[in-house]
Amino acid sequence: MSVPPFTIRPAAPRLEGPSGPVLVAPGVHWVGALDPGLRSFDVILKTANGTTYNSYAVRGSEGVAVIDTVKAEFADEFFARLEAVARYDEIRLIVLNHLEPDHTGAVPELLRRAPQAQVRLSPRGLPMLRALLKDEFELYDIKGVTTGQSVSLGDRSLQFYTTPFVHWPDTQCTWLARERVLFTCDLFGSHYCDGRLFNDLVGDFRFSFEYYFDRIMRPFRSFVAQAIDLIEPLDFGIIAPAHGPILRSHPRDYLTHTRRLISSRLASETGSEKTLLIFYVSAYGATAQLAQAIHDGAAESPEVRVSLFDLEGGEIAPFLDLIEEADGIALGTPTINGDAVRTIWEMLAALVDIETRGKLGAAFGSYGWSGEAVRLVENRLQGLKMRLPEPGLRIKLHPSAAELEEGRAFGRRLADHLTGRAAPREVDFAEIAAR
Ligand SMILES: Cc1cc2nc3c(=O)[nH]c(=O)nc-3n(C[C@H](O)[C@H](O)[C@H](O)COP(=O)(O)O)c2cc1C
Repeated sequence: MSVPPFTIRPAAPRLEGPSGPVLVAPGVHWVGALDPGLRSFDVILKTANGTTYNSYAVRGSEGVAVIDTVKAEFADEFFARLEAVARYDEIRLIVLNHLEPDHTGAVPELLRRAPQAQVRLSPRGLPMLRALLKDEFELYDIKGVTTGQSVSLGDRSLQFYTTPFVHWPDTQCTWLARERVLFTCDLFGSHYCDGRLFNDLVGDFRFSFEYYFDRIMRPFRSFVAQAIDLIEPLDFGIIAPAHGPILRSHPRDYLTHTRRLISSRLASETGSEKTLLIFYVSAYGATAQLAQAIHDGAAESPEVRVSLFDLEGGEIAPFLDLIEEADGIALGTPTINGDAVRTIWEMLAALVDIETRGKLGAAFGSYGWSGEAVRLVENRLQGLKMRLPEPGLRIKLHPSAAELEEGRAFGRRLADHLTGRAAPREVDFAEIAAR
């Protein structure tokens, strides 16, 4: 497995930007902006090294294309760089690979300055652009494009590849075949600001590349894998993302590295075996007994590998890889003051960073009188788009022998749902709410 050249020339980042546009390839200029002071992005990421908003201008014999723009506060910087390489009346095409505000902040003003430009974006981006432009949307030539469609600039043309959900529904990549440049927007991006712009000139940005993947792409990793499958056959010499270094040295290694970040370590180890993880917290041992019973019941199935964890004895983050690879999780919590316990909520909150859609989810727990916790956990699991084939198991105080048998039966049914032996029995949320 080759490792991308994150560090070719280690050096402190250079925070001042180039004064003008930067040549990326013949006819292609970077016209973006640097944001070295940014310390938090999208509310969900820390950005120790700031970020860049990469926009590109591509000149053909019959006009100029602008690919993505910048965050609104950086519009002046963007327009100054753009004006150094093109007149507004030369702009024939504006490509919007992704409608997130950090790439579209200058789009309304760019369209006012270049109203003749065709705007091309994925069909799923159209309603987002309408929401951005409001009434002005009707003034322009705006069309959705899908994989294989292209727009000619004379001696150069740009071809589109629809790559949805990396990380919004609208995302796409754009391919400039003549110069072998692939514009990937957020895919292969990093929040790493260095005015030298190219991966072979800046310092070690491995942390930023992997952290960006972890926090932005990981919840969509199956879509990222599909996107990579789609673009992999292209003979690209440069990957030009919308954040962080432009990948001109060994660009394919970043694709390979991303595949490795996506890849399923456990899946390769377990083959066709299904995996069920049971996590619990228990103050007086009642929920713990239930957890053990569920474990024992599920473990009767030879095709299911069951693991049991007391969350009191572990931090959440190291479990996330395991959960991402698992086929199902069951969470146990007592009801304390009308709620699930904080550690379980912390785990439920952390699940937003991984792909949970379609996994089996289940909840269980002991309670004294009101027993709200199981329902609250089920609601959250449903919000994470997990499938809940079994209504949660609630036991009053310490389980009796009969109730422990109920727990084992619950575990057996979870295993059967994983192996496909049990018919799905979707949870009736109206019934749960009425409890
Ligand atoms: C501080 C505290 C608050 C509790 N609040 C509730 C509650 O709001 N509703 C309820 O049904 N049970 C409540 N209980 C009872 C517990 O859910 C019950 O003792 C349960 O069996 C504990 O399970 P565990 O041994 O797995 O911790 C509370 C218990 C404690 C200690």
